[in-house]
Amino acid sequence: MQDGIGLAIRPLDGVSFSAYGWMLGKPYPAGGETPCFSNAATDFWREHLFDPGPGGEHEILWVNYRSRDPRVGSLETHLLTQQAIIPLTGEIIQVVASSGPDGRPDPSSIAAFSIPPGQGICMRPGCWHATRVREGQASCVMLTRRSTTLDLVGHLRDGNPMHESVISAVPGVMLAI
Ligand SMILES: NC(=O)N[C@@H](O)C(=O)O
Repeated sequence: MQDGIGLAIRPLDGVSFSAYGWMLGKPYPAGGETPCFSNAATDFWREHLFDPGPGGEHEILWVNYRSRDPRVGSLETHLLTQQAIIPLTGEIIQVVASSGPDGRPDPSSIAAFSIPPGQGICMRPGCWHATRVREGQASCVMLTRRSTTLDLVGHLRDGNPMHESVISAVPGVMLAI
């Protein structure tokens, strides 16, 4: 929701983020059906089954974010794969949106979430997104699709047409940071 001071940055929670994907870093799922284990030394549990899309190869990227620009003039989406982002060294602010009937970002769906280390997100295919930080640089682990990365690098570095991602301008989004 935008108001006079800009797009509010919300704390990440699974319900609020469900329109865009899945929250990662939820509490230990004791007593349910989720595969999990806990003892004095460790806890582990299934947080999400990542899907890189049909024929997709899983790929781990190391990603640094360092844009503090409160203006968000464009959003990016990946058409085939989910995309997970797990901050390691600092908070990121993830701006997300769903598609409208025209297949472009729906302005009424634009939201911003604070994702501190210890939490993460996995975005659905087609989730529009952009990432900011409040200060410095945040290093993150990203889980994505190998062919989508190659397609994106080919576009960003060499100007080649993209087939697995779309970048769309959005009017007048200003983050309240
Ligand atoms: N590598 C890659 O796909 N990056 C973008 O999607 C991004 O959101 O940073």
